Amino acid sequence: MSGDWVASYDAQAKNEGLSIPENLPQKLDSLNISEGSNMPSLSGNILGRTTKPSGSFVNPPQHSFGATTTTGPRTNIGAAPFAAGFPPGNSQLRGGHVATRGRGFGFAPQPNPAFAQPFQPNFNAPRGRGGFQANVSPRPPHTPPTMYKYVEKNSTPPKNDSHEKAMAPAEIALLNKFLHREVKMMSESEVDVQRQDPTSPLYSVNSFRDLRLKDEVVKALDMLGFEFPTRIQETALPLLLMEPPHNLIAQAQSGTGKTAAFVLTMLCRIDLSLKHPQCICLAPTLELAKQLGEVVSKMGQYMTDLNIHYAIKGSPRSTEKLTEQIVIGTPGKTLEYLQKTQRIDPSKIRCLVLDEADVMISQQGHSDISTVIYTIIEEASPSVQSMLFSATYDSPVVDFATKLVKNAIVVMLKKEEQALPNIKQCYVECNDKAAKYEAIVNLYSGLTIASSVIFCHTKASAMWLANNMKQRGHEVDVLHGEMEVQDRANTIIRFKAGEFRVLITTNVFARGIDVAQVSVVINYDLPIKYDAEGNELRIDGQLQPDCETYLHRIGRTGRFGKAGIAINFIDSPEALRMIEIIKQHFSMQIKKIDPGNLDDLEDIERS
Ligand SMILES: Nc1ncnc2c1ncn2[C@@H]1O[C@H](COP(=O)(O)OP(=O)(O)OP(=O)(O)O)[C@@H](O)[C@H]1O
Repeated sequence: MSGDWVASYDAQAKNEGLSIPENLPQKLDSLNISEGSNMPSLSGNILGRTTKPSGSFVNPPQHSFGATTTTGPRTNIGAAPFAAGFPPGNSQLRGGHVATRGRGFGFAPQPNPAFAQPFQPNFNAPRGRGGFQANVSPRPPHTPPTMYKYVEKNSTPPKNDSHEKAMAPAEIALLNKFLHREVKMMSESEVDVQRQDPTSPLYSVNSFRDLRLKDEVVKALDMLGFEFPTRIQETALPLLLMEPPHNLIAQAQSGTGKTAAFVLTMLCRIDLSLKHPQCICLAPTLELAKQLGEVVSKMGQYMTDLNIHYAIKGSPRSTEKLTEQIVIGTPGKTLEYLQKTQRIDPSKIRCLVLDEADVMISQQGHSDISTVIYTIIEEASPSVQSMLFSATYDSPVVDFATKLVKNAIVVMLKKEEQALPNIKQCYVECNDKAAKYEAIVNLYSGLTIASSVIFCHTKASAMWLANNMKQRGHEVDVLHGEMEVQDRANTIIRFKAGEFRVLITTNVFARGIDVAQVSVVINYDLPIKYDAEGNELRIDGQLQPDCETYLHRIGRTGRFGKAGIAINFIDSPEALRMIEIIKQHFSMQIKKIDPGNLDDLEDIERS
């Protein structure tokens, strides 16, 4: 029990002319109330009311001193959530359960006069489990209600750090590689194949054996547990292994087996008896190149004489010709090998792969170098098979790719349907930051939310909120941009595994990462625009909402056709103005909900 409760009680009680025993802090400390987080889990719907058997402690103890109000005979019902005159709404004792009906998550909900008597602590009364008894005389019906509220000393986050940006595409790609250790089967997606000649037959295979792969490769696939090809593999592999070889531009969600598809192709195209590079595979970063190398090593583990060379930062400077059959590299270093040191003979290249092709050929990415590499190889080896793979492509990138890569077959997995219709959006108005904090804590205390993500502006505010919520007994963890990619992946893996229910984060988590089970997204801070220097962008002195980021953030829920809820916390007239702009920008309904009434949220869920 923190001193803040006492201070709050102290102030409130003094206002009301109550006398405070000298030793109140010690008394409260000695109660030894633990803030458990054992909320009942949810089955079926997204939101569930927090209920707890009578006699045990309901998490957390907001608005309560651990005392209970009783009318009539003394009853020890433990530290009920509506204790000490705080409004129980239509709280009821049902069958030995305290149901927090209508408790709300507002900062100062209206008390129910039937329950909200002035609190007269009886410190000598026998203690119950996790609480203590208070002998309270019923309030006359017309006495104005008394409210006690918990006021956190520090209920506003620190201001001293800068906002976090969304992850760069290459960073997202690496994070996804760590996350997708298992294949994602895309049972509902359809494959959209655009061919130069639509009358030419399209082959699809049901097993790897149908592809007549090399025996060593089949053995490795068995070893790796690859029983059936994925959608992208069953579509792309027959095209890729066809004679004469075809160029391919392919897109499929992260984790659907793209890497395996082009690695299998490279392994099938190389002649192990030849000791020079025959396949080049480009990735945007050193880490991604290493990841690719691991896949090649695994799939080629039974191919004796197979050698891989990494053309990445830190590779020793040399002019010696390479003898390895497969070169995996980043664009700059690979270009150096092709031009400056001429360690690779471009005329002998049979396959060129661009992984994370959207980054490799976008204007903001490595477009220039990738184009030079492609042109050098294509001129020296006109029959080279070029393959571009990516999880996402912007339309300008696809246009550029189709111009760059001649006669390419384009394989796109049908885009996941726009998730927005599945997401119910609402907002909650709070007077200020302190009220906002109180409202979010009350929300999590009143409802059981299966899995949710809370977005804050900055790392410091995310950490601050997480620490405070942890202290209140909530299962939360933080993900921010200063964490190593592997650490971010570990946090997401634990979140996916249900080890904690609330992920508090920043814009780093706003796009590119799918966690299917996120049912609620909370914008604790609305996303705002920043200028090139990273300062808040103001037009006519006014902050501007970042609608694109808003869309990406709320898109973390409602994935794969599931239902989701987005709740925006508004803590100032400025934030209210911004939510209006967001509403108009998307022509969407963002319904205001009453912070004092959880039924509103459940109505939203049902609507
Ligand atoms: N046919 C398959 N059967 C079983 N597992 C597979 C199959 N294909 C790929 N996998 C496994 O699924 C995981 C994801 O595959 P892969 O890395 O090829 O996907 P990706 O689409 O390239 O993902 P990213 O876009 O993140 O690079 C890997 O662990 C891979 O070993």
